[in-house]
This record gives sequence, C-alpha cells and structure tokens, in this order.
Amino acid sequence: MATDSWALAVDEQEAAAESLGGLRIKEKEEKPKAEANGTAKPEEDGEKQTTDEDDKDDKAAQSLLNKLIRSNLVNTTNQVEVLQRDPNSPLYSVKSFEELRLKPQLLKGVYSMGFNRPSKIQENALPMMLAEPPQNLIAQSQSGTGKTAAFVLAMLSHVDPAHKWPQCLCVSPTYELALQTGKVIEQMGNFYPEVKLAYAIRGNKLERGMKIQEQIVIGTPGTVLDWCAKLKFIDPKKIKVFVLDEADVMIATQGHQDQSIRIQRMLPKECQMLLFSATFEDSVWRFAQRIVPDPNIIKLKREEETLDTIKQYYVLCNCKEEKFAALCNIYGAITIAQAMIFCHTRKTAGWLAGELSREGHQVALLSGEMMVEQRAAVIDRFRDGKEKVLVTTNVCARGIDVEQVSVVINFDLPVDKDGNPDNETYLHRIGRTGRFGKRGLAINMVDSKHSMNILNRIQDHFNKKIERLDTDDLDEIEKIAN
Ligand SMILES: Nc1ncnc2c1ncn2[C@@H]1O[C@H](COP(=O)(O)OP(=O)(O)OP(=O)(O)O)[C@@H](O)[C@H]1O
Repeated sequence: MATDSWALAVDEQEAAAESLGGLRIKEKEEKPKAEANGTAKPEEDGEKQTTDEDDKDDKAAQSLLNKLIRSNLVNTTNQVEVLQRDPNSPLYSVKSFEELRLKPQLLKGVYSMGFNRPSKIQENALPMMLAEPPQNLIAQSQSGTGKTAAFVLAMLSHVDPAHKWPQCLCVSPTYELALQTGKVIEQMGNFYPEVKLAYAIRGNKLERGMKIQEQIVIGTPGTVLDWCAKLKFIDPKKIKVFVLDEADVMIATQGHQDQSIRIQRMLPKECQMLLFSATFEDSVWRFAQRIVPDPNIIKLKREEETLDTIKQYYVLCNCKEEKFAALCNIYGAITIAQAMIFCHTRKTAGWLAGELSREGHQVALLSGEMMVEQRAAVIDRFRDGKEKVLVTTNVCARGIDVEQVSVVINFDLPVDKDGNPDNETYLHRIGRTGRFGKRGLAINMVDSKHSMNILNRIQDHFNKKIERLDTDDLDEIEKIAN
C-alpha cells in the first residue's frame, strides 16, 4: 500500500538521520526563527533575487503577517463544498453556536471573542469535528475564514480536564505560528481554566523523565516528535485529537512533512485527525491523505477577483527618474486618498520612498528586511490612514488586502522568476472582489520595450484594455479621476 511504502521511506530517513547523531532535526527546528520572522538575508547590491528558498520563507512569514494584521473574518459569498466520508449520513450544518451544545464555559469564551455566529466553514466543520464518534476532516479555505477558531473549539471541547495528560496535539509549521494559535486557545479557553496548554517549541526545555500534564500541546513538528518519541514527555497513545495546521506551509518546509507523518503514525487508530490548509495543490492533497485516513472534506473557494471595476492605464517613461516625475504629475493633478505603489526590488522601493518623502508625502515603506511584526505595524498604520502612500516590494505585499486603497501604481510590472508576466500577482494587486466592488484606478509604469511587452501580454491575458496616459497633460490626468 502507498502508505506502507511511505512509512518505510520515513523509517529509512529516520535511521539515516540518527546515524548523523540526530543533529539534523534540531538544526531544522532552530533555523526557521529568523526566516519566519521575515528577517531576510542581506541583499547583494541591494537587489532582491527571488529564489525558491525566499518563496518558502515567505509562505510562513506571509501566513504570520496575515494573522497579525487581521482583525476579523474574511467574508465570502461562495458556498462550502462538502464531501462526506459516509455519503449516506445526514449532513449537519449549524447556524448558531448554541446548536453545538458546547460546554457553557466554551460558549462564553466564543462570545467573549465577539463571535456571534459560526463562519461559513465553521457551519459545516464544527458539527463534524464535534460529532461522536469523532470524524476525520480535511478542510481548505483561505486565510481568515475561521479555521483556527474551529479547530481550537474542537480541541477544547474534546479534552477531559480531570485527566492530567496531553489529549490534543496540534502542530504548526513555525514557532511564531504555534504561538499565534496558542493565543487563540488561551482566549477561547479563558473561562475554562482547568484546561491547560503546553508549547512544544524549541527553547522550551524540560527535565528528562518528566511527563507533560497539560491537556493540549501545540508545537512545531520537530519538537513535538522529540517529545513523543525520544524524550517521551507525551504519551502519543493517549492523544484523542491531532490537528495539523497550515499543511501548505508545512510541506514547503523541508523535513516537516516526514516529521508530521512520524508523529501521526504514533497516534492511536481512533484518534481524530484534522488537517487544515489555505491552498490545495496536488502535493498538499497527497500529504493530507497520508495524515488523515477516511476524511470528510470541506472546501471553500476563494472569492474571485475581477478587473471589471478597475480603470487601467499605462505611462511611457525611459527610466526610474522619469517614472517618479510622472508619479509627481499624477499626484499634482488628482486627489489620491491612499495609494499602494509596487516596486520590483527593495532598492527601488527604498529610493522611491525617500524621493516621495522629500516631496512632502507621508510615506510608509514595507520592505523584506523588516521583521513580520514590523511589517504588521506598518500595514496597521497605513490602514489607519496615518500614511497616505505605501511603497512596497511584491513579496512583502502578497496577499494583503487594504480595502480602502483606491489607486494602485505598478512602478514596476509584476514578473515571475523567469521574467514573464505574473498575471496572478497583477490581478491580486489591483483586482477587487465582488464584495468591495468599489471602482479602482491602476497605473502601470512602462520603461522599456521589454516592460511594454509584459504589459501587452497582461492586457491580452485579461482581455481588458489598458489605456495610455500622457502624464504631461494635466487635463488628461484629471479626467481619469472621474
Ligand atoms: N465565527 C466567527 N465570528 C466572528 N469572527 C470570527 C469567527 N471565527 C473566527 N473569527 C475571527 O476571524 C479571524 C480569522 O479567523 P481564523 O484565524 O480562525 O481564520 P483562519 O482561517 O484560521 O485563518 P489563518 O489560517 O490565517 O489563521 C480572527 O480574527 C478570528 O478571531
């Protein structure tokens, strides 16, 4: 069976790692700290070269950033797709938390967090997760749709506080993400103080021979594995609920996939397995199936973005100084409440932010060398309107929604690693979802034959005309604001 050959491969790798003195796992565990913080390595010549490694770091950092800047649920008009393990059993969904017959302490916790009713994904996921006998679940929906809150509630509901040993185990891809989930557990369990939480993360050193008494353990795969297998702080056979969060980020980090599989194999057959992911490419799906036998599957499609309500223009220039001059002309002609400006490299972003400040603009700069917490603070200030212009590189701003931004300027057009148009990023930068169907304005700066070619290809891809704008003609600029 596929699972067996996989298990065999894991065993071989484990043996190999042990023959290296077991150092490997520790190193992997310790390295992500700087990465997950978004502390990038120094750039040569100040130019950002995107590599696969950057992308991987970026996934965990991006996910953390999203958590830090989010203040409420991401709404969606899409319907949840449910695939049941047993298609004959009735499909339950709930419209209120009361229907779930939660412990009063938990219901109080949920309401104290300001949740009035279950989110779309929670409507279906919660009844499945709280069912008796426990059901396994794979759930996919974009960040901010309520997955964490759902599995935290499930874990808190399943523990028996009278038992002083770990009963729920949750693995997260990084130390920082584990801490974020831990915070949700603490908030939701605020009125249920008998339930305790332990963090299986590097740096949390326990005495040998000790047994964990906390009912919920959250941690990163390497440390959780050590605590279960090598150090035996946790008896995996007593685990009732196993949660694997952010599966897509998990598999992007080397070693985590194997470690997660090894943990899963130590758990009892009847343990409830829950896996969550924001995206579901084939590799995530294959991993999910290995972790979760006989799953129910819940999927919630992302809200589609559209260019329909966006007016798109391009400006022809010869160099970055000319692009900056064009930008000044645009600012001189129309009132721009808030704008986001995207640059290809940190160097350009830094330069442009400096030039704009000199012109008297209140500028925020989002740059790759900033820690994730610093980036979150910059975005928060911008959202609060403390700065009117946000200059950013693409990597930093991926996935960030700043709804009130009415003007987006591509100081450099988005391209992928091979220099081809990055249509997805273009759409995400300037597109709007149906919900925020406000009109928007996008201005693309073109400074070479090559970038003109990119622009044409983007235009063809979306089959939407991008009009030329002459930034020396103030009357013409004024017209685009209407
Ligand atoms: N039922 C609810 N009603 C109101 N707010 C909710 C509800 N469920 C979750 N939230 C809030 O919505 C935000 C997103 O929820 P949550 O973190 O659970 O989403 P997620 O899908 O796990 O996203 P991520 O994986 O990025 O954390 C959080 O601020 C959370 O407190």
